[in-house]
Amino acid sequence: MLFVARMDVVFPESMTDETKADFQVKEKAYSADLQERGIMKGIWRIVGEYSNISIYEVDDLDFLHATFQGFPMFAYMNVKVTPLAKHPNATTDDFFRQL
Ligand SMILES: O=C(O)CC1=CCC(=O)O1
Repeated sequence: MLFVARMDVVFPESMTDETKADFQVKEKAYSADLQERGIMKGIWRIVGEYSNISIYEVDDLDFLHATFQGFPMFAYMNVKVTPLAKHPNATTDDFFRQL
């Protein structure tokens, strides 16, 4: 099953730039691992915001929740998840394989 997530990052104002940079390094590594394992199918920055749209392919909602909880920045993100179903007008069943 496919899910799209919007993640809005909100760091506390008191957080130092060094701590933010450390979170970003850890987040990048965790995200890369999810992409290499085919769990995260892609991620895009929302223009002008410290937010992203990312797509996940998983069969288990508890696993998806655990995946989100594993993000180093999870405590500083608002995550909204939307399940995706096939659209009758889609010209392919496998959008990601055609990329
Ligand atoms: O959008 C960001 O920079 C935060 C983030 C969440 C998952 C990811 O890879 O980055």
